[in-house]
Amino acid sequence: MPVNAEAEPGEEVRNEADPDAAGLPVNELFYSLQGEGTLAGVPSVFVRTSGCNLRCWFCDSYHTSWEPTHAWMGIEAIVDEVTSYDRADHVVITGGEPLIHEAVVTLVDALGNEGYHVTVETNGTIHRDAAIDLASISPKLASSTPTPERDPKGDGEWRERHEARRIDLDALARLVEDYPTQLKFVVTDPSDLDEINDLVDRIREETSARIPDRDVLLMPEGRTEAEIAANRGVVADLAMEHGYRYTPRLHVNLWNDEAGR
Ligand SMILES: C[S@@+](CC[C@H](N)C(=O)[O-])C[C@H]1O[C@@H](n2cnc3c(N)ncnc32)[C@H](O)[C@@H]1O
Ligand SMILES: Nc1nc2[nH]cc(C(=O)O)c2c(=O)[nH]1
Ligand code: SF4
Ligand SMILES: [Mg+2]
Repeated sequence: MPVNAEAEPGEEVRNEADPDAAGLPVNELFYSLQGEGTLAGVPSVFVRTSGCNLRCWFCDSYHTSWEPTHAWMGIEAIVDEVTSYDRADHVVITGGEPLIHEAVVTLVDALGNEGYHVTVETNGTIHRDAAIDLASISPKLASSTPTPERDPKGDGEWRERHEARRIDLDALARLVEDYPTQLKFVVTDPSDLDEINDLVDRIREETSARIPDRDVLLMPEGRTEAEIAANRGVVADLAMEHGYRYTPRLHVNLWNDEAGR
């Protein structure tokens, strides 16, 4: 069903066939183990919305960002499918960037009412009011920018938009203020640490909420087991050096780059 998956931040994505229906463009919905962050290993249902306001060159969910695909699903249908996985009591809403969609608020609140623990995986550029149990924020560093040399699709057309949008200090501070938070940085190179330290300092200055170092996570960049194996040693050393937490990408270790994992 045609929907506008290239929505601007804050712009609502609608089902053109039924514009009043509350629903979302869903790229995939699956049951797995949370692979990243402080809840790694916890059985969880994943709802992956389509469409993103950024274009990281390394995006491991290419069909939600660079070339978005999806089926339109009503909120009730999403909740029904989530509840069909009867062993899970955790849900992870991810994307693409889930918070570009206003209807994500309805979904988060509906899942909360069903008793689920709801994590939202977000790039931290948009704040919304919802019953989020864990804001899993992955602010995007300069090293994520799709320069012409690193653009997976074109010739750097998204470079400027990505660069202008990737950090919104106000949105980051409000998310940290309102929700239990983890800050999960994708590390591509040791030189990323200066920017991480600086950004964490700026967020701390901007909010009264405490951000202990154990809630600052370093995650190795890599879509495949081989890429993770090449990067993780350096990132583990950096975590120890700076006192931050290391997070694996457990799903990549277990299932490499298989879809729906
Ligand atoms: C696909 S994103 C979707 C949520 C949101 N757009 C974001 O970036 O946080 C889910 C998670 O995967 C991470 N990620 C994406 N590509 C990656 C890669 N090549 N290596 C490591 N982490 C990656 C993101 O940083 C984020 O934490
Ligand atoms: N198993 C598994 N864990 C994840 N944690 C965050 C993910 C994401 O894409 O947001 C993800 C994912 O794609 N798979
Ligand atoms: S912000 Fe997230 S979904 Fe968007 S391009 Fe970057 S990693 Fe992919
Ligand atoms: Mg993923």
